[in-house]
Amino acid sequence: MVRIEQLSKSYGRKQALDGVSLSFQKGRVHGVAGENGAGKTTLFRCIAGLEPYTGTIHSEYDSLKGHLGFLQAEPFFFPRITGEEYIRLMASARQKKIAGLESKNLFGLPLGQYASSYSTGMKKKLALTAILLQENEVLILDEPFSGVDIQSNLVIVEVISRLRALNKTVIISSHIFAALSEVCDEISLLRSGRILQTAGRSGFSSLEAEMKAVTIGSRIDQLELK
Ligand SMILES: Nc1ncnc2c1ncn2[C@@H]1O[C@H](COP(=O)(O)OP(=O)(O)OP(=O)(O)O)[C@@H](O)[C@H]1O
Repeated sequence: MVRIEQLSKSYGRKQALDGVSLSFQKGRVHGVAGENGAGKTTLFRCIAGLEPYTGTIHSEYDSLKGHLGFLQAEPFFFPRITGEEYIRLMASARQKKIAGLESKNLFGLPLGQYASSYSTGMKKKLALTAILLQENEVLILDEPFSGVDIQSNLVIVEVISRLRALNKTVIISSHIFAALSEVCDEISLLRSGRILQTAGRSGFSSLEAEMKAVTIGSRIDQLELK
């Protein structure tokens, strides 16, 4: 379980997060939705310990960082490190040795090649494979479906469902509401650094309708598409 209280974060004068309080439970998948610039990645970076912030983040672990896997929306890899070396490096950070990596190559990646030479989608699949093999208790997946092919997206949906069954805490963002509603137990809507509301499964359709009404409004009609 991870509980954040009154989390705020500014970049200079820009207030990216403003008093965010949320709770993420074990065995549940919690979605975070919000328009570009709403603060999703900032929220994730704060939880992952990559940004200073004000407010508190509680968890049952002495060091949340040591139990948390963060799939960044655009993973970066240093040059001259192969896919296999990256996976083994990430595993060793958790004092783990991986036996039979071939059979654990979930997406069939060319692990002998430099990760920096992978395509965007391959990089994301490599980063995801590495954090799965770390056997983290808390997983933050920032846009796991974007840039990844349809087949791999099916795999990722199944992986998320297995993580839930393994009682992991999963936090996920996506720009596609249908992707979130398929895998999440609850979805929080973030706007301008604030949580507007959190809905459980039964509230997803009204949450989507509200987002549509607020976001689209009469803008499309005014465009007078012909
Ligand atoms: N390093 C930074 N320096 C200055 N401002 C930043 C920085 N990172 C994010 N911001 C600002 O903080 C706000 C929140 O950005 P963030 O990346 O968290 O949004 P997001 O919801 O993840 O957006 P997107 O859906 O486009 O990925 C934005 O106004 C952004 O411009």
